[in-house]
Amino acid sequence: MMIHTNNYILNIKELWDDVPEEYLSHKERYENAIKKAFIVLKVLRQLHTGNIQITDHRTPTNVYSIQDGIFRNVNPLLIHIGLFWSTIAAQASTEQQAEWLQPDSSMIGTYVQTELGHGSFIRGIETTATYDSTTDEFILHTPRLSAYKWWPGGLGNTANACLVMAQLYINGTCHGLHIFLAQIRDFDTHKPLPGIKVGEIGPKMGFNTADNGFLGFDNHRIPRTNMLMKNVQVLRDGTYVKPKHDKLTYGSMLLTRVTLISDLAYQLSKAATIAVRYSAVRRQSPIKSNEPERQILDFVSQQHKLFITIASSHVYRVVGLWMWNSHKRVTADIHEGNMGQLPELHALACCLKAISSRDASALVEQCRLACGGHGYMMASNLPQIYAYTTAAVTYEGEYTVLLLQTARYLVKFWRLAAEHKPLPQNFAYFEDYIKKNFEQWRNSPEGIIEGFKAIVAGKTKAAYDTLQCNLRNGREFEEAWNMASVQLTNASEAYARSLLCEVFWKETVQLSTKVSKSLAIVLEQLAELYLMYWALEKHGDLLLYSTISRNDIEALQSRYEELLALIRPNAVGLVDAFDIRDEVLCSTLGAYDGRVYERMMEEASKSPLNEDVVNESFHKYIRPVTMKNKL
Ligand SMILES: CC(C)(COP(=O)(O)OP(=O)(O)OC[C@H]1O[C@@H](n2cnc3c(N)ncnc32)[C@H](O)[C@@H]1OP(=O)(O)O)[C@@H](O)C(=O)NCCC(=O)NCCSC(=O)CCCCCCCCCCCCCCC(=O)O
Ligand SMILES: Cc1cc2nc3c(=O)[nH]c(=O)nc-3n(C[C@H](O)[C@H](O)[C@H](O)COP(=O)(O)OP(=O)(O)OC[C@H]3O[C@@H](n4cnc5c(N)ncnc54)[C@H](O)[C@@H]3O)c2cc1C
Repeated sequence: MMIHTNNYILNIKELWDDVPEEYLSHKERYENAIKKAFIVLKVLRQLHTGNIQITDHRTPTNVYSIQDGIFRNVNPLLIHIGLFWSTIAAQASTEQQAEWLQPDSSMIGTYVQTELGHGSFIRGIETTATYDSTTDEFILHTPRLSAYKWWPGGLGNTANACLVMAQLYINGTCHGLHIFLAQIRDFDTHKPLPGIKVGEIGPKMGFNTADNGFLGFDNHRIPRTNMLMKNVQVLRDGTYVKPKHDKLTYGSMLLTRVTLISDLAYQLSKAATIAVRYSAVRRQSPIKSNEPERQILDFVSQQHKLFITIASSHVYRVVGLWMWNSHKRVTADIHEGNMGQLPELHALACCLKAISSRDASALVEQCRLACGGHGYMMASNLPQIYAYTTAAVTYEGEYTVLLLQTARYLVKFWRLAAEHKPLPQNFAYFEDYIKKNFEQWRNSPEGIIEGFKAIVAGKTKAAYDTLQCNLRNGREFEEAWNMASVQLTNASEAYARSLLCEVFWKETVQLSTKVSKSLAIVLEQLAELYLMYWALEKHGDLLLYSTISRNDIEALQSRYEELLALIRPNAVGLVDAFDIRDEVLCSTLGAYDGRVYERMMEEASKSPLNEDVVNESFHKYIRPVTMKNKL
């Protein structure tokens, strides 16, 4: 059958709710979501096997983005689709993949790493996998409460299998963390297997359609061949064959951090669409007292809140793709046995994941606030987008922890620069900074990019100097590092911002040569706005570390305000161009037709509290108090 995926999925009635899911109980929400998740999974499987064929391109992405509308929250199979399969594809041997990656597999899996006691510091994970050469099996065990797995999406009720991160022991020697495939529920009855204690962790700030779970093993046995063996092996006699790089096991986290950047761009485009369209419909106060009330989008302060969201969505889209291509390149190199580019990719992924999630959640919240009181309604969909987005600041590597990973990388290059050793081209500016080869400030995108590089150099130097000072004062390295950690994270953040500015500007300039002149003008305005916005936000740092002057900052401010005025006529067109369907946006404030107040009233009418003219609580609780003395 030939289909257009959007239309096909949008026409499956069971996927769309009559009652908004906020009115359902915790249990009903999950059950409703899981019903829909398996309809979607069936479509994905049919696409995969070619049973249905598609007439539009980017199909998995289309299905992925439509999911936001279907679930309003999150697909309980997100980790099954997004992490379980991809980890097997990346880390299992060819034979294991042939056995496990069957499109009609009975396995519904999840990625089980975090424990009650350890999330960030994964070397501290306590679950053990001990090789028993007499039976050719691993014994998975949870030695104490803090070793219970806690958080994995879909683990509570949905998954019957999982990839478990555990400390590998062979003949009493610990070989560190490895990944194992374990069945946890019977495929037919879905009952937990003997030796498995599994359940759901309870309601959260968001992600409430996903059954995040806990899991404990009581000496649970799995075949030796269930360890993921592409990069590392345990042989039948217990011989351990080391991987070519000891962090290859962390590869799934690296890949997810890269894909998250694009996902966050998409969340930003949803928030921007809602807030900009609403701001074009909403009128509140005249600007001049004798004029009619104006669209709130005409307030320059409102443009300041919203246009940076549109621009940031483009930034993360562009940088997400750039990182995706880098990941592809580095993975191909690793395949050939060359690990040389892995540290750089890891350092970039860490700081970009950290900053993209932090920016996205801050900007989504800014969009919500920009919609005034109505942004606080669940029916605006902005609270759900915020709850979804802010989780990304923590999961897949907590914000500060990831910035500190990138800081290790920066400090290494600063040390080379300080010792006058050769530097790679992309860090040549460290040497310029040391030699005080400062460029004269230019009030242009290129000038701002240079200025941001000076901030990276200046902040890395400050952190490095503090680190060295702590060491000279007799501190051990780890303690000295901890004492410098505020400055180290500042340096990483600056590095991420300089990368975002540079990549976005260069890619936009290139793209501009391939599109119509009028489109090129708008794209460059957005890119320039992004750079000006952050130069003004960070003007204190620029004053400290670059040659910018007060007059330059005033000129930047004027240009920024000019850009807001230039973008204003195209603002609605720019968000329409994100091309997000109403069914996916799920927002009374952001629908294409602008019927904001009508939709708000229609949604309110769905409230169960409006079912009876007089709610029975009146008779039970209110009347006995208010009428007591009047009888
Ligand atoms: C990295 C850690 C913080 C520290 O690890 P260690 O203690 O082992 O490190 P050391 O200190 O010993 O060594 C550091 C050393 O190692 C290098 N390193 C570290 N990691 C890597 C790596 N991955 N690759 C390469 N190198 C690495 C590092 O550079 C150092 O090198 P030097 O010594 O030379 O300096 C670690 O503990 C850690 O990672 N902690 C974080 C834990 C974490 O991230 N947990 C995640 C759990 S899973 C999870 O949270 C899932 C969440 C839900 C995900 C939702 C998915 C959404 C998917 C969206 C998909 C969108 C799809 C869109 C599709 C479409 O659009 O089409
Ligand atoms: C919605 C959601 C879904 C998730 N899904 C999964 C999943 O599918 N599978 C899975 O395995 N896990 C999952 N997780 C768990 C997630 O990966 C962890 O919560 C995350 O890695 C952070 O670890 P933590 O909770 O231990 O935080 P902690 O590390 O305890 O962080 C607490 C604080 O301590 C600070 N801190 C910790 N270490 C350091 C350090 N070295 N230096 C400086 N500061 C530090 C942090 O900055 C933070 O401020 C999920 C979490 C959420 C919220």
